Amino acid sequence: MTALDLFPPTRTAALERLSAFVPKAGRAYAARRNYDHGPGQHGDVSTLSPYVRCRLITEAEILTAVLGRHSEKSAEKFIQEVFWRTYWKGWLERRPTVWEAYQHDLRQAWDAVQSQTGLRDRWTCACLGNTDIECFNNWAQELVSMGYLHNHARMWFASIWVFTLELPWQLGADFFLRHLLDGDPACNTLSWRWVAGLQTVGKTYQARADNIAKYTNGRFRPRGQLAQTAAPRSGQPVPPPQALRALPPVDRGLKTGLLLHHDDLSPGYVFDQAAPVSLCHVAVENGISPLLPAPHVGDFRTAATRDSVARYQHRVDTVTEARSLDDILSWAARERLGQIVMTEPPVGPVAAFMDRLATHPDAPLLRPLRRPYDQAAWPHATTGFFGFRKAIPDLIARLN
Ligand SMILES: Cc1cc2nc3c(=O)[nH]c(=O)nc-3n(C[C@H](O)[C@H](O)[C@H](O)COP(=O)(O)OP(=O)(O)OC[C@H]3O[C@@H](n4cnc5c(N)ncnc54)[C@H](O)[C@@H]3O)c2cc1C
Repeated sequence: MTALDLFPPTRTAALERLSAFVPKAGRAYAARRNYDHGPGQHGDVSTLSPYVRCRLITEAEILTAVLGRHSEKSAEKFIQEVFWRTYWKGWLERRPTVWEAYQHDLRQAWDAVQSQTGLRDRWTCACLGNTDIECFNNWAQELVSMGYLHNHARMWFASIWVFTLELPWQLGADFFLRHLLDGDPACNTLSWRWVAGLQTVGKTYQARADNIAKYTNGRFRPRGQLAQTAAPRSGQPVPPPQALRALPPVDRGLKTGLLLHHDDLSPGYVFDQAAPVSLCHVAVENGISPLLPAPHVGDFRTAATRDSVARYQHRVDTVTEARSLDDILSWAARERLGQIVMTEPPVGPVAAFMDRLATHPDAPLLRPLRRPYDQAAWPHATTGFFGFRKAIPDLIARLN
């Protein structure tokens, strides 16, 4: 069984998974969601994250389907988890320097791996799942082969990485981002920061042997193997939130192309605001790591993008594939485009790539469009999730 067998990269697969999960999204999810039954056995959670990560299916679609079957009260826990994703995305959008600092620190940690033999050996053993801790080794191997880990396993794994193996958290976040099919700059970086005690300042997440034994149904019992303390790691203080980027309006008089990228593969709302005549889909190959991502990550994104192109190509006259900035500029020149529209890429490698495109002297106007769901939610990501949570009823009311 491969990662792509487990997560077929199509919208149809996502919709089937959603409808199979909806009956379980109420009280059953609240009661069972913390159990990690092992590779390929994650039936108590939705396993929708690879699909919502690239928006083959959207948060609004998931919430609407769940609320069609359950009350807000009985599905409260699941709804909150979906909004955790929204919250992390908005939080980082309003503090982009946290992503920049992570990338800077990661490069430094990677330099240290290359120059310090002891660190390199410990990092290699952790990534290969070759430590003395059986549960940790199993999760490392599941991640590498399946591109997915249960949320509780991610928490335990990150905690052991930081506090027991005493490896820099940035290297662990990088290991996740290179292998997770749902690898996401906001959810991943901020979750690792949370485990390490940087996100909720001074509060760390400590993995405990009894908790692991209970929630893995006794598959693992790492008694005596885990760190007994978890002192917060040092790092950049949390910066104050800045205003969301103001996006200039689309000029409906200009010949328009749509640039499709893997941060949001459901560009239907863009067609409501602009009338693109040509579509170009671009693969932004890396930008997350000094190392290459696992092949299944690129394969999933490429296939998911093709799936999206197949759904939208009838709405434009021409379709082109791009692999580089130059390919995009050639497409824009060939099609004589006055403007390129796209779903707004959130903070991360795609946004960095688009910033380079926007400042190129030969590029036409670039017009990212913010999804109404993000526009409504992100202004609330000012401080903690507790404050954000108060906006959830209003955000749900706006779904239709
Ligand atoms: C160290 C660490 C790293 C993580 N890295 C990522 C990452 O790179 N990408 C990612 O999407 N999630 C990440 N998460 C969050 C979470 O583990 C996954 O979203 C979740 O396990 C996905 O599985 P699921 O779809 O079955 O979730 P479900 O339990 O079915 O939840 C439904 C949806 O809600 C969202 N969600 C659930 N839990 C969380 C959470 N804690 N934070 C944010 N969104 C959540 C996801 O979009 C998920 O698909 C990380 C968590 C930790 C502790």
